Amino acid sequence: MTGTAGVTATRDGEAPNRSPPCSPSYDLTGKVMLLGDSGVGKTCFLIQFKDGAFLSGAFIATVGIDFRNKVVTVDGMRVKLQIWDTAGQERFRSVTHAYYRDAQALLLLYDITNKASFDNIRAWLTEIHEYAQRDVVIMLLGNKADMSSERVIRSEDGETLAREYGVPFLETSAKTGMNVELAFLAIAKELKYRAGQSADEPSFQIRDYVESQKKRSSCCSFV
Ligand SMILES: Nc1nc2c(ncn2[C@@H]2O[C@H](COP(=O)(O)OP(=O)(O)OP(=O)(O)O)[C@@H](O)[C@H]2O)c(=O)[nH]1
Repeated sequence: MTGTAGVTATRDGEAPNRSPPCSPSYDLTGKVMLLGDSGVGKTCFLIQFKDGAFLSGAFIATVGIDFRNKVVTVDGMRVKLQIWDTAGQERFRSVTHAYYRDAQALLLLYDITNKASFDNIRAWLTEIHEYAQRDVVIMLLGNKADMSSERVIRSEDGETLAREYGVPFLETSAKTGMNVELAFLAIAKELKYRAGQSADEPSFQIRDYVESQKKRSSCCSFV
């Protein structure tokens, strides 16, 4: 995706080529976790962001937990995102709970074609409040937005739930890439803002940022 104001992402996840050989390859690091029921598309979402590809074919459920790094540049600052892909299956929950505590951001996914995955979002949020840091950044994502003919959860339902919990909301597609980069860039911007690296910067509100970028994308069709 292109067209997100003021932010770009490097594709390799490692040091951008322009860095001198001995300089650190990033200015800030943040741990992000992908959460949600099994099959909502967490692994595909991560692969789409990291490699710009869609994993089609047979669904292979994640076992336990895995992570990938990617460096994104937001307003001139390189933010290394360490992104943890968790298994959605119930039997791995105790494994993933151990990873919540030092996560700075959580992307909570449901599948717009699967009502149970949406209904379970409240249970996920209860779990998050139990195990994660109090000030963790949470974003709600309605994935598989490309499957419009099989949609059972309206966009407004996602918006309403997100508003109730005070979190930003996006519909996404790990298949087409729609809003995948935007979700991570919004998180990176928030982490940069929280790190206070530029105190004279105007205050940053992640929900306002996401809303403004959604408007940009719908007006200019860049996704
Ligand atoms: N059409 C479409 N299919 C998707 C999308 N995201 C994932 N899928 C498909 O949904 C299935 C599950 O995707 P995964 O990414 O493996 O799901 P997961 O959430 O990681 O599942 P667990 O590892 O069990 O937690 C796969 O068959 C994917 O090809 C999407 O945005 N659009």
